[in-house]
Amino acid sequence: MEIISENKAFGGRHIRYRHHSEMTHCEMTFAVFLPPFASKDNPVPVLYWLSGLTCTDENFMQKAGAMKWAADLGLAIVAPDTSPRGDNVPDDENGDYDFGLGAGFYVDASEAPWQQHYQMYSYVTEELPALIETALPVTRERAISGHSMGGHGALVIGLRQPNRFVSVSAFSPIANPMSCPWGEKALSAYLGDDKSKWQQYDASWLISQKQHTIPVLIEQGTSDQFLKEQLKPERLLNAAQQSDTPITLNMHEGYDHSYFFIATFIRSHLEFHASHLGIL
Ligand SMILES: N[C@@H](CCC(=O)N[C@@H](CS)C(=O)NCC(=O)O)C(=O)O
Repeated sequence: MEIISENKAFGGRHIRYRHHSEMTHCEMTFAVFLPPFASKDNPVPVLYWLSGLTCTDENFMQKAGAMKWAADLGLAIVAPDTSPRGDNVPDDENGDYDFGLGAGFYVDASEAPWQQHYQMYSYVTEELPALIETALPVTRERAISGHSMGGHGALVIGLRQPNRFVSVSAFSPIANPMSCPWGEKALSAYLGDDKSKWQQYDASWLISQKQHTIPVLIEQGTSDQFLKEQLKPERLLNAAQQSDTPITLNMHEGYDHSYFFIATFIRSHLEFHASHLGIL
């Protein structure tokens, strides 16, 4: 692991790292915020943050205003990149922003030419936590959150791995990727045409099955430009009703899809996770 940059922030440290990933077969970048007093003798729990389309590890750390609250709570934050990167990594043939680079959708691709590098599910759930828990002063207590494509990733991971993550939250998630344009484009290319393989990457389907319960908190703005065509949070509510699974979906009048919305409500999500991680 190589340090790209390190900055003191809110009494803690914001550090960007670069490392070679065995799973994505390329160099990956991620960012960490370590709160004040985090040390080998005082390890802290971790919130994983998964960002949305076009993002890198930098958007959340710079725009969400999360570090102040994480410093107060004694919570580390890890923000991975949104896809593999590099000259050898294939991208959308038209250079569209909603697929390929910056748009890994947190799946393990099975189809050529994507499968060699686009293994973001395994990278985020296995390789990255193992690396972080070996190298940094953190515990194995983990929570996960994300935005849009990353909200989809966080929900899918939390619902599938409740023994590895204690709580899950999302801002403006792609709630039912099996039936929206962004999701259909990505899942068909990364996973092929067999829609039974898509189900494991669809939060609404996973909730409808009620395989597990994990605390779930979701925020959504009513003026989000992607709400009706892409995000469809009502599908999560329908699935939760159908399977009698408790989830909380808060709708907020007038907020859009941007980080201004995330910054407005991020504190309540950090506190939600801190309470389930046992530090609040
Ligand atoms: N074409 C737009 C749509 C993509 C978009 O809205 N991305 C969201 C996530 S789905 C985002 O977080 N963008 C980066 C940012 O606001 O910092 C763009 O490139 O910004």
